[in-house]
Amino acid sequence: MDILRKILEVKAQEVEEAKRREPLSAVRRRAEESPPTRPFLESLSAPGPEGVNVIAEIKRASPSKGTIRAGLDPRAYARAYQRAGAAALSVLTDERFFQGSFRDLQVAREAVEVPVLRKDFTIDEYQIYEARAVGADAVLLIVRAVPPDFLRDALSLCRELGLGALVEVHDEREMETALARGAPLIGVNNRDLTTFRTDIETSIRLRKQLPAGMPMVAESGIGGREDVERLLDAGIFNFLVGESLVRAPDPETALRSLLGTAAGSRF
Ligand SMILES: O=P(O)(O)OC[C@@H](O)[C@@H](O)c1c[nH]c2ccccc12
Repeated sequence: MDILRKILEVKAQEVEEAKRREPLSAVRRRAEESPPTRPFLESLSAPGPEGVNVIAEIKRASPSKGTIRAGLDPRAYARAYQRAGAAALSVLTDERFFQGSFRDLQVAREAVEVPVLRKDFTIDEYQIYEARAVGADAVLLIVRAVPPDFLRDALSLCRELGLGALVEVHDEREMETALARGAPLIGVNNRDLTTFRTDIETSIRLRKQLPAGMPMVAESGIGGREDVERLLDAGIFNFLVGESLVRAPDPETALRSLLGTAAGSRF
């Protein structure tokens, strides 16, 4: 069985357990009492001052790479990313496969002013209320992980709750589905979640299928400024970057280098 199926199977069990611990009605109440969200979609709709927007990710580990950075301090990373000029943050909340947590998301969000994406495998509306309740400003919806009808309902729930949504695709067919269900922002994952192969040409290829004027996010496998420049040439100005920033000796300098701004760090 491929890893995505395995993750989704475990996730379904986790969501059922969470519902037993705290019923939907209670999470819903917490979501409704949550302070207003920060503007995620708006911050990615046009290129930033340097012509580039980076969603900088906090990721301790992944199924393809194992541990990426043991003992990662989410507060220090969040602040370094913001100082360097990140447009938004992405924080993994999956525990079992990515060693993330709601705690990481809350700590990171409290440390900065930029919007924060809950990076997880969203398969149930319960998780969308949960995201809003813990303070996320946006959620990830992976087309390959859910039925198309769920996607439509999830997107309307996000709008209702004031949450942004990043709809992740990996091929032409998924892009079509995402657009047909009204995705406000498409993320093209350069990593194939079934084989782990990563190729930034995927973003360049799929960019051509995007309606004029609609922004997209190139996700995964962005190792340095050369990759950013190749994607900029293809008309892509939003980037979701994890591993290369988390592994760098100094995440602030690494992010400045992606953005093409001067070095200088207090990390
Ligand atoms: O670490 P990278 O190669 O820079 O990739 C970041 C991000 O795109 C990746 O973490 C990701 C993209 N889609 C996901 C879905 C679930 C978990 C993780 C992901």
